[in-house]
Amino acid sequence: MYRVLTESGELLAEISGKMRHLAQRREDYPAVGDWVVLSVRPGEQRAMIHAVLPRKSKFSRKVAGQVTEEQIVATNVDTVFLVSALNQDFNVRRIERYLVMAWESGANPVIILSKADLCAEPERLASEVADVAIGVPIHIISSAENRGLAALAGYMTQGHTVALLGSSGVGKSTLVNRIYGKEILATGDIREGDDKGKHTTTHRELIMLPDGGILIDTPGMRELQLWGAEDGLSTSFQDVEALADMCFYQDCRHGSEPKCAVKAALADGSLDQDRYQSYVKLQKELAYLARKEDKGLQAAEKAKWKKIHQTLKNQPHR
Ligand SMILES: Nc1nc2c(ncn2[C@@H]2O[C@H](COP(=O)(O)OP(=O)(O)OP(=O)(O)O)[C@@H](O)[C@H]2O)c(=O)[nH]1
Ligand SMILES: [Zn+2]
Repeated sequence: MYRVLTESGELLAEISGKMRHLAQRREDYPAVGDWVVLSVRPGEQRAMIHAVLPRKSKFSRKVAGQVTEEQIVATNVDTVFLVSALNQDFNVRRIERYLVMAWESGANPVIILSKADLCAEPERLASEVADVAIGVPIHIISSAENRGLAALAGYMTQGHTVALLGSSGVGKSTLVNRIYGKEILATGDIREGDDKGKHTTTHRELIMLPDGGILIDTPGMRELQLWGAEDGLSTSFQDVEALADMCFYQDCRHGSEPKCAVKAALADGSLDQDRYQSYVKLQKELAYLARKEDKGLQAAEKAKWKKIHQTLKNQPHR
C-alpha cells in the first residue's frame, strides 16, 4: 500500500493489476516524491494507482547486500540536503560519495553540516568540505542551538522539493521538525524510550510545509552504495577529470606514462592524494557494478530466448 496525497486529502492506494503486470524493474513502481495517476473509490478513502508520471530527478542507490539492483530513495527532488554531523563520524570521503549520487540524481546538492554545537572548529571542517565539493553551497547548522537554520528557508519555497539524505543519527528528522516548527517526526531521543514498532506507524517521509514547499525525509543509511553514476562521478570530480584531459596520452592511466598531468599535480600537491584515491576507488566501484549488471542482463536475455525456443519447439510441425 502507498500513502498518497490528493486534492481530497491523504488516501491509501494500491497498484493496479495491469501496472503490476507491466512492471519489470524496481523503477517501474512508485517511490517517495512521485506524481501518480490514480482513480479514487469514493467514500472509501482508497485509491488505485495506474501509472507513474515521468520523473524530473531520481536519487538512487544500490540495494544493500549482494543483489545488483536499484533502490530509489526519492524522486522529483529539486534540492538534496546532504546532511553530515560535525562529530567524530565526520568524513570527507563519505561526503564525496554522497555528492556523486546527488549530481547523478538531477537535483542540486547542498551540504548541511549539522550538530555544530558539538564541534570546536566547524569552519575548518567546512573548508575541508569546500575543497571536495566544487560549487556546492555549504551550511553549518545546529538544531540544538537554532544556528544557521534561517539560511535554509530560501530552498523551501512554494513548489520546490527538498530531500534530506545522510547517515542514521545525523539529525535529519530533528532538522525537519525545526523547519516545520513542530515535532512532526519522531527523532532519535524519542525512539529510544519508545516501544520499537511505534515510530514506524507514525513515520512520514513526505511533508508538505505550510508555505507550500515539500520536504522529504529519508531513512538513515548505513552505507550509500553507488548505482550507475558515471556522470555524477565526472561532475563531482571535475577537477581530477580536467587534469586527466591534459595528459599527453588520451588513454593515460596515470601510471608510468610520460607527461601525465595527474601525476604532476599529485607530485606538486595541487591535487590531493586522498581525493585522487577516492576518485579511483569510486570509479572502480562503478565499473564493477556495470560488469555485474551486464552479466545480469545477459542472463535475463538468455532465459528469455530459451523460453521462446521452447515455445517454438513445442508447436506442432507443419
Ligand atoms: N548536539 C546535537 N544533537 C542533535 C542535533 N540535532 C539532532 N541531534 C540529536 O541527534 C540524534 C539523532 O537525531 P535524528 O534527528 O533522529 O537523526 P536522523 O538523521 O533523523 O536519524 P535516522 O532517522 O536514524 O536517519 C537525536 O538524539 C537528536 O536529539 C544538534 O543540532 N545538536
Ligand atoms: Zn595521466
